[in-house]
Amino acid sequence: MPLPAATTLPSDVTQLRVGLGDRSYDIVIGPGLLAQAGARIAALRPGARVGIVTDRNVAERHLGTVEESLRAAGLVPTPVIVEPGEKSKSFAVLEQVLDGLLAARIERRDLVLALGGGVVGDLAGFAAAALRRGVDFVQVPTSLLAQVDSSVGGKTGINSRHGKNLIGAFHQPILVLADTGVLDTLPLREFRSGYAEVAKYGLIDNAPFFTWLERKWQDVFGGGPARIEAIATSCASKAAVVSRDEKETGDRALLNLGHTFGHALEAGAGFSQRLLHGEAVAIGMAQAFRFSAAQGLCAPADAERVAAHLKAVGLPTRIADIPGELPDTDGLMDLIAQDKKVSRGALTFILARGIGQSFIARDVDPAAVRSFLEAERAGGAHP
Ligand SMILES: NC(=O)c1ccc[n+]([C@@H]2O[C@H](COP(=O)([O-])OP(=O)(O)OC[C@H]3O[C@@H](n4cnc5c(N)ncnc54)[C@H](O)[C@@H]3O)[C@@H](O)[C@H]2O)c1
Ligand SMILES: O=C(O)C(=O)C[C@@H](O)[C@H](O)[C@H](O)COP(=O)(O)O
Ligand SMILES: [Zn+2]
Repeated sequence: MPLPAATTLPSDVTQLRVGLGDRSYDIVIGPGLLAQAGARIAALRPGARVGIVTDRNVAERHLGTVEESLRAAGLVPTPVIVEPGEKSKSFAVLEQVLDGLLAARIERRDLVLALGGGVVGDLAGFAAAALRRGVDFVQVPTSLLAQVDSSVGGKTGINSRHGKNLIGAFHQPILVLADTGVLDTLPLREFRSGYAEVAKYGLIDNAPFFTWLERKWQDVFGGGPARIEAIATSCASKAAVVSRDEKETGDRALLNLGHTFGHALEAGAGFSQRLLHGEAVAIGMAQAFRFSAAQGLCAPADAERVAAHLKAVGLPTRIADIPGELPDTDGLMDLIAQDKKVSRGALTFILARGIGQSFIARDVDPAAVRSFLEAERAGGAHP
């Protein structure tokens, strides 16, 4: 896919643009950006009040720098702090966030700033979409996952007892500031989880990037230029797809590789610390490749190569890697039936003809999915 040209500015900062007409916005990537947040945001909304939605872990480490930077630029910050973790993508916490933003008198010309991982980004973005029928928001992603995926593209929302991300809105940010320095405080398990979404871009349509990751993943984990390159390549891929297909009427669905199985497993594990989103996506991608191989669509060797790389970085690749109980196969099929790609009851999966050759498969036979899941649960007769 053609990628937007990345501009590398003198100070190690890479800038990309998500082209969406008068709702276009910049993604700025590099170290030290938290301290520049005030100046960069004030250039867009001088004097604004800024409701900073963040979680307790991120607040302890990084909120002070952001507040100081906003105040120095003449902005007026008010923090709204939620508990860390997927369970915060709920009606109860959404209500708490909206109350906090209203109490801070965030008005239509003001801003919501999401400071945190994908949970905070999805929650704060949805709150911004609903508050006073829509206020602007800025994404300041602090996890690898949020920097490479969730902060870009405007999907916002919360979970339901019926499944993952089932309530939400498309609401694009006006700016994304990805400070790569803050990843130094991210726990390793969370970094790995985000890495699954990085590998996803290679598996979708960029085989050379996947090969590069196979060689360079240790450098990406270690920090430095390889990490920034991986983040910028991921954002460029996502920006290109979102610019073409903002509301997922076509090929944006490719970004859902691994998510049909993955979301069902996440919901099945109760949106808990037993299974992080990126871990679920890693299992889901390995399954999408194994299912493709079982259907004769892709070479079993490609499915093995995908699983081998994910395992090498320490990610799970099988249902058996998830600790604790899960719903039975019928239960998982019920969760899959709530996937947002389902149309008039027909299942859609992202399958693959090989690494970097993913495609949208509509009307996938539920009986084939069911027997595949049975085999997977029994230990897997597949590669
Ligand atoms: N909207 C989208 O397009 C999109 C894309 C991918 C994923 N998502 C969503 O993103 C969520 C997962 O995001 P996530 O993996 O960032 O999880 P998360 O938001 O729960 O963050 C991971 C953990 O790391 C902590 N943390 C974050 N940044 C930190 C830092 N710099 N230092 C120390 N701790 C830090 C958080 O407090 C949390 O405990 C899921 O809900 C998923 O559905 C959305
Ligand atoms: O941005 C997208 O489009 C994606 O599918 C990115 C996914 O990584 C992300 O997890 C997204 O939230 C899933 O979307 P959903 O529509 O399946 O809930
Ligand atoms: Zn995802």
